[in-house]
Amino acid sequence: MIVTIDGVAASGKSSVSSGVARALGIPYVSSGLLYRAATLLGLEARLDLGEAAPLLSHLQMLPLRLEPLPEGNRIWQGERDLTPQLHQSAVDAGVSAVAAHPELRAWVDEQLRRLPPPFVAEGRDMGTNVFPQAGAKFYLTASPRIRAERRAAERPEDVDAIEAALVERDARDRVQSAPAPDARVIDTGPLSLEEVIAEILKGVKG
Ligand SMILES: Nc1ncnc2c1ncn2[C@@H]1O[C@H](COP(=O)(O)OP(=O)(O)OP(=O)(O)O)[C@@H](O)[C@H]1O
Ligand SMILES: Nc1ccn([C@@H]2O[C@H](COP(=O)(O)O)[C@@H](O)[C@H]2O)c(=O)n1
Repeated sequence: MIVTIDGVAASGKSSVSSGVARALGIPYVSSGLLYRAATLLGLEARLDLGEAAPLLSHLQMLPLRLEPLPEGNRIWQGERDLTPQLHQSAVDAGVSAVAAHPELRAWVDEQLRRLPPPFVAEGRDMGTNVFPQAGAKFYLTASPRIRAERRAAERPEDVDAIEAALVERDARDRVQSAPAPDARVIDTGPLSLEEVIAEILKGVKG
């Protein structure tokens, strides 16, 4: 079984996927972390994120490992756990440029398709491109303001700055982020986290 949960930035994909996966007793897989890890390593190596080839060669020298734990995924580079650094604002600002390269998307997709089902996969194009065969597909939305208010509880920046950055990231991600034709779109704005998880579990179990 594969369940896909796509959606716009900070719509609740990771929190919801973790809850759904725990209820189903299966892992969840966060595709965005692979794009974030590529961005972090590119920034640390002072590479131009607008150029795919040097970034891809750099990544091929430093293989990454995605660990899909139910309470939250981790990304390892050898013994180094990159996870704590993947949600900093510099990575948020650079990641869409990295994700726009078809070569980088192929690099991420290959790692995801190697994972053995069952799992819940979350991202932008899990239901459309990576796992079109998934048995249940969902796409999460919420207004930029609500998403920014939720995120402000986790970040030092103020709500207006977070909202502006989310709107910009959504615009940059639009090409690869769309609901699959057979996905159920859920506006998480008026719902609690538990209500969103319950809606999805209802859909999965039919
Ligand atoms: N329905 C909800 N009601 C209230 N808070 C929520 C809801 N869904 C998510 N949240 C909160 O919103 C914040 C963002 O959620 P989360 O990190 O899961 O989003 P995301 O879509 O994975 O983000 P990103 O795209 O940046 O990886 C978290 O603090 C989470 O607890
Ligand atoms: N399937 C995906 C997943 C992510 N991206 C890009 O990575 C960025 C970070 O993802 P989060 O889920 O952690 O927000 C996102 O803004 C996209 O640029 C993607 O392209 N496809």
